[in-house]
Amino acid sequence: MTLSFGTRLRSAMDERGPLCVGIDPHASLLDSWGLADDIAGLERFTYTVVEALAGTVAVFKPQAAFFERFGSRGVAVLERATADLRAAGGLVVMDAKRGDIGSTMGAYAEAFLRKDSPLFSDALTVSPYLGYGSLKPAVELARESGAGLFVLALTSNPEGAEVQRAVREDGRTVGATMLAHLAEENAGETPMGSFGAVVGATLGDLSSFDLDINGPLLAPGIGAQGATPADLPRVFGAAVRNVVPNVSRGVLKAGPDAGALRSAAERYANEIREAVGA
Ligand SMILES: O=C(O)c1cc(=O)[nH]c(=O)n1[C@@H]1O[C@H](COP(=O)(O)O)[C@@H](O)[C@H]1O
Repeated sequence: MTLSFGTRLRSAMDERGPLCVGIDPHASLLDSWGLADDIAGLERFTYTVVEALAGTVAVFKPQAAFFERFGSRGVAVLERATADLRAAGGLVVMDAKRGDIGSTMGAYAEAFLRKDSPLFSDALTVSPYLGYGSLKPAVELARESGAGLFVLALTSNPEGAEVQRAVREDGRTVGATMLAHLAEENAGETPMGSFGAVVGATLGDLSSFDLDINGPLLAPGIGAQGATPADLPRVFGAAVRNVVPNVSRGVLKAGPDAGALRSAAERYANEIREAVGA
């Protein structure tokens, strides 16, 4: 029987710590590594990160756009990296931020959440802004495959507020409504459910939101966007136990040396453990 994503994620967080390293091959990072912004550069960058960190970090979040910009050969690099990371015991959250109407959403879900798909991942980031209900095919397939979703609830960028903090007729904000849908999805699951929220670590005090969704909270924004591990308890309060903090550029800029990449990831992992008491 396949264990649920929530169960596998909790074990991975307990064993390796909650850090998620983002794999975002920006052109500027390739350049700072002394690599060309082409398929050979993408391959070298990606496999260096995979080899350096695959056995030690709990969660990886490749950003699909940085691979897609190279067409099918870039996607092939993403496929291989995803398989290699998973084979080394890491969990892969595919950051593709998919979201569409029902039947098309079903096809997106098949691309990332069907067990025999070349891009099968442990979880997928999705956008609920065509309506939470439009995500239903992805929720169903994730359950069937033992995978998870991370639903954009309160994003790290300042522009997100105009949608996510908009107040609905019932007085709740749109973001709070997404959190409530996720709490419902995860009700009764132990040790936690598989349906997570994306909540930026940059957002300051979130005490007006109920972050207790019995599921993971993916928290981007540490490092390049200005948040620090020390911010996590203040931003997330009691929910900090379920936070999976993501660092992309903050770790990646330490390359191309594999030892330097490992040290950067370890430094963040230690600071995070200290801050959240894990
Ligand atoms: O879903 C995400 O991962 C995400 C949501 C969000 O609110 N903010 C955000 O920065 N992200 C992603 O998290 C990563 C952050 O990268 P760094 O700022 O380099 O650490 C990028 O891949 C973003 O696309």
